[in-house]
Amino acid sequence: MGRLGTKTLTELGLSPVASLGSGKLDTRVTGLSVDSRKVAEGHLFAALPGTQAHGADFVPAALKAGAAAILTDRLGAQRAAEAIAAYQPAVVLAEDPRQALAYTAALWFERQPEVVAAVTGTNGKTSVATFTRQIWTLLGLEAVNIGTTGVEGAFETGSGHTTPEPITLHNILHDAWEHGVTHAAMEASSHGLAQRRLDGVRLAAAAFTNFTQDHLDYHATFEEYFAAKAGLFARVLPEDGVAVINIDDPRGPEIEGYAAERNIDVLRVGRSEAADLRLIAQRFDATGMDVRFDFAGTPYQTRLNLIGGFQAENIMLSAGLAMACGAEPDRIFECLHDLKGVRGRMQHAATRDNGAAVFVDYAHTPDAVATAIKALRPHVMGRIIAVIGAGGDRDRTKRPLMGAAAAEHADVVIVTDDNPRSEDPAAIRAEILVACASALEVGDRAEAILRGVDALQAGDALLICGKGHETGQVVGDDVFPFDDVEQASLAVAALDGAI
Ligand SMILES: CC(=O)N[C@H]1[C@@H](OP(=O)(O)OP(=O)(O)OC[C@H]2O[C@@H](n3ccc(=O)[nH]c3=O)[C@H](O)[C@@H]2O)O[C@H](CO)[C@@H](O)[C@@H]1O[C@H](C)C(=O)N[C@@H](C)C(=O)N[C@H](CCC(=O)O)C(=O)O
Ligand SMILES: Nc1ncnc2c1ncn2[C@@H]1O[C@H](COP(=O)(O)OP(=O)(O)OP(=O)(O)O)[C@@H](O)[C@H]1O
Ligand SMILES: N[C@H](CCC[C@H](N)C(=O)O)C(=O)O
Ligand SMILES: [Mg+2]
Repeated sequence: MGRLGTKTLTELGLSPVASLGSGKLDTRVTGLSVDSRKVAEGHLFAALPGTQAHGADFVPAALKAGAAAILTDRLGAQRAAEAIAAYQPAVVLAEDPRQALAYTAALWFERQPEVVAAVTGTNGKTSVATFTRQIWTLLGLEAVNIGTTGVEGAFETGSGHTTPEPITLHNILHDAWEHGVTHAAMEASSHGLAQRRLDGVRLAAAAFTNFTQDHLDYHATFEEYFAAKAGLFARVLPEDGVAVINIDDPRGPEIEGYAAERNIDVLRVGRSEAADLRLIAQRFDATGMDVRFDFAGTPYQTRLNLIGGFQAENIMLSAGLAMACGAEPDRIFECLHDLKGVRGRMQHAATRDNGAAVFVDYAHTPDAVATAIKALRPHVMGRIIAVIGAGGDRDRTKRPLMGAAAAEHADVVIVTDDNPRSEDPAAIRAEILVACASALEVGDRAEAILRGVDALQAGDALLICGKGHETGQVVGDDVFPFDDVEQASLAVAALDGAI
């Protein structure tokens, strides 16, 4: 962070409290940290209230490491009073220190790509962000997508989180800008919105995909989870931005209401008559689909080499976002047939000698499991075999619902492990199996995939759900290399005699 020089608190939009610590307005800081273990000499340490602790408990460690200023809330200042009195740093108090940190990080890093769009919703964020980036790239623009799969496009790096915390996020946006990136599409996770991680980003547009159950381990209620997502439109998107909303989702009109309250322009997308960009028809075959849609009274038809009807919904939202950010509709529509599938989302992984295909998908919520299996159905004449599992240390209530979704929509279900983390894998599988008793239980994921591939007859398809682009299986504190696409290819090769 040193390469950005130093800045005074005033330059960072912060005013220290005169009666606390040094009270010095012109305190210069050399960088920002949210974790005491990363504080360097002269840093501003943001001591944030957390789920496990209050960052204030680490103020003594941060000051010992050389922090020159502390950003916290009233409670934090009280908890750290002794260390503040001893070290006399500048102390900035904020009612919402996470939001203050987001604004400060934006001022610290100064630059971001000229056009940034954000996508929220339970499912489809990575897909919409990636398709939007692909559209921009096909239009000749320097573009990236930022989210679960890292930073991809004209500038590439890891991101760690779906929505990185503000210091990392603004660092990425600055570096992307420095590499000449003018357009960025980012994911706004509910954690990210609840923790104000993207409040400092200047958005040109924001999209809403859909809303169903997930993350009830973090959000106290379903409504709290929705309120976090709605914050993108009720708070983060500026009034001159454009909201691009999937109007088919039952919560779409509510999101539109939040935008309307702030006089934000809305572009409605969906199959409903009310949509501005309207999906009219889809025709499926083994390798993709033809889609027909309408914009401003003109019908368009194009080929999408993608599996799954919902991909067309995601692509319509992406086209809407690109439009909302200023691209010419006709030019956007012309490039749709060149869009490539998103890694680990209905990705074709392998084909058996008998023609049966294997797909890898990131479905890890009840809705996504149902959607993914149903979406595969029109492309497949035979049976659908689904491999599912649920993550440990995550929303437990979704497990039986995922089992029920698989049992209802697939012909054969195999229940296996998906990142058990600190939990007992067999106990997780049991919670899924409650709702799909006739499923086959195979704990070892490689073996589950092998068994699924082995069961494939001509015309069947195997859908491996849950890990998508992931490259590891998290067991306890260990991460074992594991890639569903690779395992599918190995299984096909082993069974069909290629190796
Ligand atoms: C549950 C969650 O979102 N936690 C985030 C939250 O941490 P927390 O409130 O639990 O922190 P805490 O452990 O109580 O500690 C309080 C504060 O003390 C600080 N601390 C802690 C220990 C120490 O030695 N020194 C120190 O300074 C912490 O940095 C924190 O600021 O605030 C931290 C700092 O802003 C985040 O790094 C942290 O993200 C953690 C790493 C995380 O794993 N988050 C995941 C669940 C997440 O954000 N996922 C979403 C969604 C993914 C999806 O859609 O599926 C994502 O956007 O990636
Ligand atoms: N529009 C959609 N409607 C319903 N399900 C979808 C939709 N788009 C994607 N999915 C399902 O959700 C899974 C995850 O898709 P994607 O990664 O794009 O979503 P995400 O919102 O980024 O997820 P995460 O929050 O885990 O990062 C896909 O593999 C697919 O099964
Ligand atoms: N980013 C999400 C998706 C995880 C997908 C699944 N593979 C799991 O481990 O539950 C999470 O951490 O909840
Ligand atoms: Mg994602």
